[in-house]
Amino acid sequence: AVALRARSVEELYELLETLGSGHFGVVKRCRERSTGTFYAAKFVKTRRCRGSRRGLERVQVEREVAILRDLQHPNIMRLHDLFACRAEMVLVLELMRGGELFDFIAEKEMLSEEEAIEFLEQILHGVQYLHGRSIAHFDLKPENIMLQEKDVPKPQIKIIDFGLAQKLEDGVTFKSLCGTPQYIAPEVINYEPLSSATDMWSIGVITYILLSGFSPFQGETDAETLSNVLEGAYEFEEHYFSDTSEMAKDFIRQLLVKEPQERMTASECLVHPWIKPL
Ligand SMILES: Cc1ccc2c(c1)c1c3c(c(C)cc1n2CCCN)C(=O)NC3=O
Repeated sequence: AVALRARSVEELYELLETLGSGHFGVVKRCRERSTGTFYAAKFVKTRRCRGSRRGLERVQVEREVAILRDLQHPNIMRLHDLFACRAEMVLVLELMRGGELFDFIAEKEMLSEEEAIEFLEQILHGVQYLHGRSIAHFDLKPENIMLQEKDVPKPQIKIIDFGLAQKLEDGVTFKSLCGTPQYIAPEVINYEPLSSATDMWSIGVITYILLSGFSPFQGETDAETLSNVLEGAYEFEEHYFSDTSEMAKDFIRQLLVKEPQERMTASECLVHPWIKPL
């Protein structure tokens, strides 16, 4: 159970090396004193007062925690423990020793279609679960797909970092300009209503990268990337896609569609012939 403990995280966990840091804060490996189990502790500085630039809005972190607490799925990061004190919150999360999918692809250059499908099926099951509960992630990218272990034939993945995730209330049009240029959908840039379809565009971009090692819309600058996304300007470079199956290209084409409603849903992706051959 996740209880809000007034005591410090260090009473219950021995803090070890830093695993990474970013807009969210710092993540350290840690060891639960009572069990010896290793976890990842995510330290998020929360602003002392509104308007200050340092740290994140506390309400934003509380939203992430509220969403994470509710979720229970093998491909979604589970929250093990939570500590909140005045200027920071500490989320104790499952340790994913295999690191980011981003680094895994970087090491391997690109994946075979079978390997890519192995990852995508898990990502799609996790996203299908989220969307089934009217939650959109809004920041899907290889940096937010973590591997349990990496030197195994079929690495298990979990989706992390629900800092931008939203509960999609019916009728409430959520608009927000954030996310990472390479992966964001046209409707985000046009400040139009966002939906679960926004995540599906990101999955199209992730699939393109898994198969080629290249990012379909990336330009020299963020501005160029954003204009490439708006134009939907991408192609299957012969040099990298010459031996990619037509099914794989069709899968990507049905996700990188400008009109959100025309994109495949996670459920439709899971029965697409490339993913689920007859
Ligand atoms: C081995 C390793 C290396 C870096 C890690 C993690 C694990 C990690 C983890 C988590 C988060 C939110 C960030 C993490 N980072 C920071 C980078 C995430 N994009 C997490 O929830 N579990 C992790 O293992």
